[in-house]
Amino acid sequence: MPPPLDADTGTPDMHGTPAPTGPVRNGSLGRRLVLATLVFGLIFTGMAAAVRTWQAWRAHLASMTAELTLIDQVFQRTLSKAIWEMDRDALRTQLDSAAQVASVGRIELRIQQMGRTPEVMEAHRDGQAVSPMTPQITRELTYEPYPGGREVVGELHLVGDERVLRERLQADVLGIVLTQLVQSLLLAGVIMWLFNSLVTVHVRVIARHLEELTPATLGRALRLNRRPRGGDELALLEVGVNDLQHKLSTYLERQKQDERDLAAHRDRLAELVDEQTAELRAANRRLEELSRVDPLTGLANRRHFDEIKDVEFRRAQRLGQPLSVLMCDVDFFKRYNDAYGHAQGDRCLQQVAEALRDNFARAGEIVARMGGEEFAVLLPSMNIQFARTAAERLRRRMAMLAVPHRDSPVAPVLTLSIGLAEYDPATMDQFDQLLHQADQALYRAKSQGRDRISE
Ligand SMILES: Nc1nc2c(ncn2[C@@H]2O[C@H](COP(=O)(O)OP(=O)(O)OP(=O)(O)O)[C@@H](O)[C@H]2O)c(=O)[nH]1
Repeated sequence: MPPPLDADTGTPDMHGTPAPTGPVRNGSLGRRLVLATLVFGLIFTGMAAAVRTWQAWRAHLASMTAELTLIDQVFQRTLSKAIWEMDRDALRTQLDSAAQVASVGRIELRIQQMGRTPEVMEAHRDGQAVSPMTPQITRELTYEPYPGGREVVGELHLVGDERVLRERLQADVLGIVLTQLVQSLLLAGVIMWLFNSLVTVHVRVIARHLEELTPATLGRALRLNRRPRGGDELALLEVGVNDLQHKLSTYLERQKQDERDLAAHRDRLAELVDEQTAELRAANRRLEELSRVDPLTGLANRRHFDEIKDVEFRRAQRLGQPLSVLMCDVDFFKRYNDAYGHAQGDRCLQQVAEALRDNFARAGEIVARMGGEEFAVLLPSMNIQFARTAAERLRRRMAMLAVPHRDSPVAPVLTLSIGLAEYDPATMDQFDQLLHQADQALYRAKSQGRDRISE
């Protein structure tokens, strides 16, 4: 897969894809979700507690106002009567009694007096301060001494007890905050449990599966241990991962097959190259041989003779060894061709070549066809006497062969003229001088009547 999908190495691919980083294990989604839920739960708790506290405060105010109204209704008549009758003891008793009611903080009675400033009587708890937040009730007190005779006798002012109000509120606030807190914690716990069992556990399985994935394990499908929930995000992710693995596996398999095919082609190509190289070498060898060999006789040709002659000449010079050359030419060969035909002339040349080859078969001796019916023999380490002996042997062999030559003026059989020369260090410093001398000797053999050896 392309390393890429080299998934087992995780190497950055060659197209600038960033290198994969290791898994970060300290950033659990579940933990972060719980923290976020807790923070939001606390904020919500604070807000809900504030709202509920405000509502409780309002309720307590209303409740205290109702209590004051009830006290007012209870004492209104008796107080009016006591004022009318100027019964101060009864007034004091009633005021003190009303001031003992829990919700009453202060009670003030203004007694109306004709032509004088109203007299004020009051009763209150210890340390009770007047607060604008506490509920207050002011009631005009009237008395009917006789039916239809309504007289205003004073004014009753009731003030609620702020301490009682606060105590009631405090008890409520504690309950509110505790219940809200428990609600928030329960909610966070439930969300955490749900998220963990529904999401986090499976995300971890997916992460571990991907972490352990290598090209060798691409066939192992991802299986989440959960009841099938068609089409939710985790199910889509599971299908997506398995689909991706399948594609990568197919791609890798195809890549391997391509590589195998390529290797097979490469091997076949190498074999072909080897075969062709071998053929080429053999052809070159054959060409090389052909370039050195005379095709008709199989002897060395002039080119090969020229390659070797200087080597042998230098060796003879260096080592002070003798070196002889024998030049040999078929007598009246034109007439032979004319008499027996060119094809027979070829066969005749092959017989002469065979005789030469047999006669000069020692190591180092080179027999070459110099052209037409002319041959040369290079005789290393051989002086002219030995060369002469060998030449005589050749002539005897030709005589034994007795190749018929009816048009030869010198004999009824094929004869050879031979020229001999030996390397003379005093007068020669090049092989061609030696060859020229052998050529001269051959010319003399021809001009002296042919079928002979000349030096
Ligand atoms: N059949 C055949 N004839 C060749 C070949 N090469 C040269 N010849 C013939 O050899 C003959 C050589 O003739 P000449 O140079 O006149 O020499 P000659 O007839 O041998 O006379 P002398 O050398 O003076 O004795 C020519 O007729 C060539 O055509 C060959 O490969 N095959």
